[in-house]
Amino acid sequence: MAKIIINGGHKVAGQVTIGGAKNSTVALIPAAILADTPVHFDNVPQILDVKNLQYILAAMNVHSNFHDGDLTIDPTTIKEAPLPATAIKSLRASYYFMGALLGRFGRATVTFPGGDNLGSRPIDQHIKGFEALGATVTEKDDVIHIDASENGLKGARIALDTVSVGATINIILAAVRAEGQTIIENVAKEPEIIDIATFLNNMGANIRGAGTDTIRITGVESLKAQNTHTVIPDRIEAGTYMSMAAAFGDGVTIQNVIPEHLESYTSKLIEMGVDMQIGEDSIYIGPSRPLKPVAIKTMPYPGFATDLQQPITPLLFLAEGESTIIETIYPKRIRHIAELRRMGAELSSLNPGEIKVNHSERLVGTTVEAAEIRAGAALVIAAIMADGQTVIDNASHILRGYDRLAEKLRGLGVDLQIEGVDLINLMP
Ligand SMILES: CC(=O)N[C@H]1[C@@H](OP(=O)(O)OP(=O)(O)OC[C@H]2O[C@@H](n3ccc(=O)[nH]c3=O)[C@H](O)[C@@H]2O)O[C@H](CO)[C@@H](O)[C@@H]1O
Ligand SMILES: C=C(OP(=O)(O)O)C(=O)O
Repeated sequence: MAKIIINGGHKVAGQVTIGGAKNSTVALIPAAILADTPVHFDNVPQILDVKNLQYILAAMNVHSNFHDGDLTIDPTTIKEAPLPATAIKSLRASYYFMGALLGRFGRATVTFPGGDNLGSRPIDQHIKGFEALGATVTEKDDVIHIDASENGLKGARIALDTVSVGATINIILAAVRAEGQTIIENVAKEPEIIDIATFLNNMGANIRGAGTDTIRITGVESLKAQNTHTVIPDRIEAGTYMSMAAAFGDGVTIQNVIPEHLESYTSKLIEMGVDMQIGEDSIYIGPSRPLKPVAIKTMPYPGFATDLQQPITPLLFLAEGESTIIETIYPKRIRHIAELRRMGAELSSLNPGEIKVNHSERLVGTTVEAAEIRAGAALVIAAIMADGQTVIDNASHILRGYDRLAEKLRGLGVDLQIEGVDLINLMP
């Protein structure tokens, strides 16, 4: 089991460069199988999710090569084949193989996706979309079979009942080579969705409206990559380093960011009194005191991201008063609370989705467990701030989505070790 061991108490300082967005990358890789040519990405993060997606591709005879952020995928010899259930279960985004295989072959058989346990994570809106496009969906023994091979996929009008990142992207993947026009209403507007649409449009797809409430797709027969697609920077990774820098930094410049993607986050930091200078593609965070408490409510983009509610928590410990968080997307996303309390922090959740965070400047190192990726990120920041040593167990949840974590933290002056993961395996 992977562990991160941090000897806390050393302030972070210097520069850190943000990697490509995990939530773009994990959709771009399945999307690549829609192409009739090899595809090439750069700024790909070195994370466990990429490794597992490469493993899934290999099962379908899709060769991929990943080196130093450059990823080439050759889907030209793809074959339909059973997908490895362990890898599918290792990440949420394996559900994108449903849409991508449906788009490519008119049918898909995929084990129910795994990923972090944030409470219930239904995929009814994905299925509603596939059915509207003409597919039959059946589920047996945790395996979902989606089939439109007899009559093919036909464009349709689909109104999502819930704003869902995954359903929006999955329906795009299925519809992009379907016959006719698909209109998806009440879609998610996350920057990662625009990134996927840009990648597909550059290969000849016809997707309009990504980033607005309605997406219109006119199906095309073939997709061909003509150039390298650069993955957008990870706004959640950037927000994590911003929280760390504001909570326990002596001047940190965070490079390779798109500040517009972080507006709801930066506005909360400004409200708290964080000293911040926002450049074109970098953000400098200076030592900031005193800090004011804030009220946060997580919302779909462009609202405050659920994926940043845990990473901002250690910063809230330093505010002079009680901050409140209302988690509307995943009310059960509170698995950081018990662990942070073990480190001496004062925070609680008495009602579902409502978290109160109090001033708790002195944290002490102990053994804690990362229950999921962002709970783990909060623990990493708390461990850096804490007196003594913190051992974070179950750290593969964190390494699933944080690019070159050890290298970046050491570059900022953090004393840490990662054990129990084959790091060579993370950088094929
Ligand atoms: C790989 C990836 O991009 N993961 C992100 C994606 O997850 P994911 O795409 O799984 O999250 P969704 O946007 O789909 O979920 C948003 C909300 O809709 C609900 N829902 C979703 C689909 C569905 O069919 N039915 C339904 O009820 C979910 O339970 C949740 O309450 O967006 C989440 C919300 O921003 C982020 O936390 C994840 O980091
Ligand atoms: C919940 C997350 O990821 P996933 O959807 O891949 O589980 C996340 O990135 O915070």
